[in-house]
Amino acid sequence: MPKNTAVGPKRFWKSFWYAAQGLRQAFRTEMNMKVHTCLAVLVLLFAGLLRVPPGDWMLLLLAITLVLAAELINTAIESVVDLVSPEVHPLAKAAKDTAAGAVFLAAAFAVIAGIYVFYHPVIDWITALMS
Ligand SMILES: Nc1ncnc2c1ncn2[C@@H]1O[C@H](COP(=O)(O)OP(=O)(O)OP(=O)(O)O)[C@@H](O)[C@H]1O
Repeated sequence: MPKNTAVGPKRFWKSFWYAAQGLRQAFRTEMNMKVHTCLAVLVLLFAGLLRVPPGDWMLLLLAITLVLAAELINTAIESVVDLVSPEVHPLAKAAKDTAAGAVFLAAAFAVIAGIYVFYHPVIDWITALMS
């Protein structure tokens, strides 16, 4: 596999290309990335339907970005651990479990942000349906 041997601006743009390859690889191989991306699309569609305010859109985008970024870092750490320690090792376990903990924290924040953003719009929507 070639390294980024380009120099100057070409090197800069090539690093974007490698980042895009990383996103594509994670999306193709990681079931959690597919699940999180589908959930993110659903949340954004729902936010559009319920016409949530602009500030709340930013909160949703922040939560989605945090979860996907944590998932990508978790995937990267899993790959490195599998490369350097294919055998069972307490440090390999600690690295993988800690990385998974980061995803859990980000997902917990996303759930809280979702409740904060959607609570009143959903109550209003149900009230309007019943009246
Ligand atoms: N080399 C290892 N040594 C010790 N424990 C490990 C090792 N590899 C995995 N584990 C333990 O098994 C758990 C699951 O690891 P695994 O590699 O299957 O990741 P995963 O959480 O299933 O991720 P994914 O399904 O996204 O690949 C880890 O969180 C860790 O507790």
